[in-house]
Amino acid sequence: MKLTVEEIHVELGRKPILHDVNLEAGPGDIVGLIGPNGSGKSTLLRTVYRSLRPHRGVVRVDGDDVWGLSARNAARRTAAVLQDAGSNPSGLCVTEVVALGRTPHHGLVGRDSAEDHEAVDQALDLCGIQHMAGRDVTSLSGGERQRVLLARALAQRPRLLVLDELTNHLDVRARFELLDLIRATGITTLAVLHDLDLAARLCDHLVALHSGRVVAAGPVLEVLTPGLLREVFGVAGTADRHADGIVRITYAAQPLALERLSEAGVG
Ligand SMILES: Nc1ncnc2c1ncn2[C@@H]1O[C@H](COP(=O)(O)OP(=O)(O)OP(=O)(O)O)[C@@H](O)[C@H]1O
Repeated sequence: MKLTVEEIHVELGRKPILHDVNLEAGPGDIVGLIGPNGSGKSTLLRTVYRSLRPHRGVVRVDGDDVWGLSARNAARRTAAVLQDAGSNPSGLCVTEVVALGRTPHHGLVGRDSAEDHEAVDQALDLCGIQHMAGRDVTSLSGGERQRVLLARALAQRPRLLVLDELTNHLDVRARFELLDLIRATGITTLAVLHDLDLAARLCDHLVALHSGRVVAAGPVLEVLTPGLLREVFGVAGTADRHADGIVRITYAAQPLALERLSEAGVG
């Protein structure tokens, strides 16, 4: 599956939010969307999973303009796990929530097929949540709910996975497990990640947004330069590939933060 975002321009409340944004993700690629708070990451994701129609520009999934597809057809191709997804429908158990991922594949009658059952079982297994299949989702911890929501997305058997801060509620081990799982699925993925170390670990390519514009795009080390860390994120740091192949960022002491604390009379 190939995702192409071409010259996207979005305005919200008459304010330009995204300016001529372009990006590409090839089959099986994991592309990380990074940028400071308010830079437009979630807005861009919304255009990709067809919840927000851009004022200009096109989002193509496998060459097809997503706004030229029916909502159901678009939903068969793209699954999203979103930041505010903590609001789960109450009274549903884990299996029922995961099975909601099959909805775009149902006809008018909506009866579950053998493929539906297999997809739900496989997603529960992959996400390691078979043992909580009968639990009410509202009784789960934040991290457990994240897994359920990823399982719902995988049960959909999408060609494109869109993730907004999936690892928010997860402990360190769960983060690594989930990232490994996403890589193992081989599904083309566009993921917003605030943790730059995690972004460097998970992603093949990064796209950096700043004030609604793409300011850098490409392989991890070409994007995470000291200049970008300073100018876009306002921090001093360097990214290096270590002997184990993993890119890690070393942050220097942050003079600005210390200055502010001292001005505020703290420390
Ligand atoms: N409905 C709206 N009307 C006006 N402005 C909006 C609206 N929704 C979002 N914005 C603004 O658009 C900008 C981009 O928001 P967005 O949520 O896409 O940023 P983000 O990079 O995902 O931020 P964060 O990292 O904080 O989640 C922000 O300045 C936000 O205040």
